Amino acid sequence: MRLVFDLDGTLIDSAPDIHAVANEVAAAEGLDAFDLPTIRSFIGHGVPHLVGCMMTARGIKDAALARHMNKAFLARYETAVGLTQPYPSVAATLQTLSRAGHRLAVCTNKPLAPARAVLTHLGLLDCFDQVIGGDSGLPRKPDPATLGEVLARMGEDAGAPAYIGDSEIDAATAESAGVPFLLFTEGYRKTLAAQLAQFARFSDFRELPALIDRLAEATEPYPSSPVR
Ligand SMILES: O=C(O)COP(=O)(O)O
Ligand SMILES: [Mg+2]
Repeated sequence: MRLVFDLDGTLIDSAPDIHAVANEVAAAEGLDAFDLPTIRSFIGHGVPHLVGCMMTARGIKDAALARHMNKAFLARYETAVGLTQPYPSVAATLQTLSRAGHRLAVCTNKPLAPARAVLTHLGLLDCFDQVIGGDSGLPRKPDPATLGEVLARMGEDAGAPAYIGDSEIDAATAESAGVPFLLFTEGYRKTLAAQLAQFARFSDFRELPALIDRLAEATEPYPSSPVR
């Protein structure tokens, strides 16, 4: 199968690095620091959205400052890898899936350079045939364009698609792309897990290979309504 993974909150717990960068950018503008849960709640729609949330939270509306903070964020993002950990059993599971003949890719709203940098830092980049980021030029998730693009790059010969992610954004992306969705429940989601359209959900990556086997055999892998 073509197994496409979200990155932040799915394969990696990157919120601590994103939090550190956000506070450096805030401090440079004289803005008060943010706590980790607040920044975590801003993750998922890419950098411009996160910067926008920071500004709104501090009562600022200034397009030029937003562009400047966006640039400052990007300048620091690629080297901000030291506080990020993969979720437990991610590396071993990716190896298991790859040995079983699946092709793996990443579709994230994080820009491509920091996405590749953190995957390289964690020794995971080589697991993936393709990585597409939020700065690809296509509309960001939940628009299905980047997921469609990465699946097209992998080629239909690589098998049936599935998307694995942690958030409502990922569930909506998969649903509008018509791709079965598997929800990792330990990431940065805000909605109740049961309320998102999904083929299945898991809290431990060791559960994933069996779910993928179940999906490969499923006759009705596209739930049109949320699984309860
Ligand atoms: O950069 C973000 O805001 C989110 O990234 P994700 O798509 O990997 O969850
Ligand atoms: Mg995510």
